[in-house]
Amino acid sequence: MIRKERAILALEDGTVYRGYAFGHRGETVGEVVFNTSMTGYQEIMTDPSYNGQIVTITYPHVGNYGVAIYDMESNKPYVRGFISREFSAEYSNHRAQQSLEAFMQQYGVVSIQGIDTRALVRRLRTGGVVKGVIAHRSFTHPEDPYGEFTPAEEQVYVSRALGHQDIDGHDMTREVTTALPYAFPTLRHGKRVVLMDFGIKHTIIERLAEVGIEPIVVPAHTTPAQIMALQPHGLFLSNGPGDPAPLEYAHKTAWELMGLLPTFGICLGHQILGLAAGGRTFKMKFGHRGGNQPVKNLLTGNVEITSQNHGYAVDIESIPNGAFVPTHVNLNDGTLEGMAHARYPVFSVQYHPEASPGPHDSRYLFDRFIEEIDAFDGGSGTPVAKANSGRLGV
Ligand SMILES: NC(=O)CC[C@H](N)C(=O)O
Repeated sequence: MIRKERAILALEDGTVYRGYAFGHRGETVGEVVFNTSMTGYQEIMTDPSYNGQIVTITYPHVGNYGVAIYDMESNKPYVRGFISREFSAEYSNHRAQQSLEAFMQQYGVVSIQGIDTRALVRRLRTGGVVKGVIAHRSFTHPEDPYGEFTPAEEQVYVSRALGHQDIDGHDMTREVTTALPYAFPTLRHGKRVVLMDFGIKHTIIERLAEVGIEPIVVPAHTTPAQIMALQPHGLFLSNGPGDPAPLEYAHKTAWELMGLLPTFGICLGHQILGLAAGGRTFKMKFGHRGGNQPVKNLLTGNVEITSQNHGYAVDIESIPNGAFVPTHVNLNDGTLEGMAHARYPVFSVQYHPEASPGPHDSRYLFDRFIEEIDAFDGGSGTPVAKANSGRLGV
């Protein structure tokens, strides 16, 4: 019989799931969320938007194609922990350099397997996301990693989950944004666009470069004056972790630049635009995370199957004076998935059109951005402050 090292997942509501240790041996705490993607575990782990969260993958078998350098969405995993019904110890893939467990051990990702992930997800869907702790028995009892935790020990982990700081109301972007600006010398022929990095994914930069954009990535705290000094043709507001409401510095920057540059926001960037315009965001019960979220494009009537990862949403009704109009809605729950400014070439989506991982239905948004940039400066290469009134007929 193979003896497996024990681990538990203890939730703040008192529920304890007993399973087996995987990845880096230790303890971890975070907000427990779930993602329904069937592939893309490496992209999910390295998406900085998951900073502070423990991710449950609903797909029951994870790791069998290993980890490849090409699939990094940032410089390291940002998930605080990973949960699956079963992790594969073996992998087989000509692109892979490493097993999932070796990757987790290299970067300190504490994980658990062998728990009933269907029961866990039902709990999160019913009661909403909760904080939780993954604890490996080998960490506290190296002499006997195969034994069970006692009920009293389990309660200590429940209390630790309960006492952990909520993600809500805190700036989670400062831990993930780039310290210094960077550009891509080889791409110096495109339209220069400043990418505000709140936790940007590499594939977004690639998709922007593909449509003829020269990306210049800047730290989240870059001021409007510093951005304009780079003489950009456009502005991009990235995805990122945590609650968008406390990021007041970012709302201010987006507000000051609104109308000066064609602007595209994805996910956290979309939420920042809503807040900049005076609107409100709210926390969803369990969010949208996965690769098959149906979204209706209100401008074309088309339905897109989208990749998503968010726990907050913009309340479009709260934006004063109809400054933004809805362009996309989620067909599962009717929440806002995209909007465009009524007068300026400023638009955003709550979902992830770069889709890494996910279906490619929404790539047209990158073409739309370069079209807005071309239309705005008329090919002169100089950003002009002008209100594009009458756009969208509003
Ligand atoms: N992917 C993202 O940018 C997520 C945005 C935000 N952190 C949310 O959860 O809603």
